[in-house]
Amino acid sequence: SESPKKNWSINDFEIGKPLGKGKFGRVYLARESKSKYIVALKVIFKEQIEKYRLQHQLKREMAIQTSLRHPHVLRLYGWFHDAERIFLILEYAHGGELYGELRRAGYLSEQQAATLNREIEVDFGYIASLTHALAYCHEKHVIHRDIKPENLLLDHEGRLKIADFGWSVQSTNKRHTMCGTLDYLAPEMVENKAHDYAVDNWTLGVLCYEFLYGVPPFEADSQADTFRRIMKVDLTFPSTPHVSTEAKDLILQLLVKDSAKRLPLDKILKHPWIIMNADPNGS
Ligand SMILES: Clc1cnc2c(Nc3ccc(N4CCOCC4)cc3)nc(-c3cccnc3)cn12
Repeated sequence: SESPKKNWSINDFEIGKPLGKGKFGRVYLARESKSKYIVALKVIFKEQIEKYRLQHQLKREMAIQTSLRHPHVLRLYGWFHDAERIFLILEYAHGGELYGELRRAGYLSEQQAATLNREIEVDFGYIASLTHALAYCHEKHVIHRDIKPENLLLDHEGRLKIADFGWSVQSTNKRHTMCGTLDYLAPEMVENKAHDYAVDNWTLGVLCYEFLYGVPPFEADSQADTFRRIMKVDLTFPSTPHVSTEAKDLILQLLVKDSAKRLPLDKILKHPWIIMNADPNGS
C-alpha cells in the first residue's frame, strides 16, 4: 500500500497473534485500524539494540528494506517507536516460513526447488525466485549475506519472499564484518576475509542442496566441524533421494571456494536444471 509518509503509532493498529520470535523481539499479526490492511508488526526492544550496539545495523536494515521493491523481497512499509520499542510495519507473508514447509516435507521435489509453472502465470520456484531477488538486490548494491530458510517466507500463493535484512549491507567495497549462522557461511566469511556479492551465490548452492536433500551440505555436530567442512568444501551427495545430475551440477558450480569462479546469477537462470524444470506449457 503506498501509504503517504505518516507518523504511525501503536494506536493505529490492532495487534493479533504472535507469528514468531525474532532475535531481538517478536513478530505479530496486526491490522491497521482504518484500512483494515493486514501487516506483520516486528517489535524490537531498544534496550536489546543498545546492548548489542546494533543501532546503525538496524537503521541500515530499515533503509535497505524500505528502498527495495521486488515481488520476492518482503516489503517494509514504515516504522515508528515509543519509549522502549521500535516497530517495523512489514508485509504479512500468509504462508509463513519456508523452513516450516521444508521441515514438514523433509525435502522438496526438483520441480518445486528449481522453478515451477502455474496455469495462471509463469511462476518461479524457490531457486529461480531467489536468484531473481538476489540479482535485483545486487543491482541495488545490497548483499544480503544471511539467506537461510528461516529468512525465507511464503505469501498466500506460496511465492518466496526474502525477509530479515538484518545482516545485509549496502556494499560499496569488500566487507569484513562477521555475521550469519554457520551452515550458510561462504569460506571467505568463515575466514573473516574480505567478501563481496558472491557470498550470496554460495548460499544459493547451500539452499539448493538443502531444498533437495532436506539438510544443509556442511552440517556437522560441532561448529568447528562445520567450519572445517566449509573450508574444505567437503561436499558429498547422498545416493537418496534421487537428485538429477543437472541439479548436482548447479550445486557444484555454486559451492566453489574461489568466489570469482562461482556461477553468476544470470547464468544460474540459464542453467539446464532451471530450464528443464521451467516446463513451458505449464504443468
Ligand atoms: Cl516478517 C513476517 C511477515 N509475515 C510473517 C510470518 N507469517 C506467518 C504466516 C502464517 C503462519 N502460520 C500459517 C498456519 O500454520 C501456522 C503458521 C506463520 C507465520 N511469520 C513470521 C515469523 C517470524 C519468526 C518466526 N516465525 C514466523 C514473520 N513474518
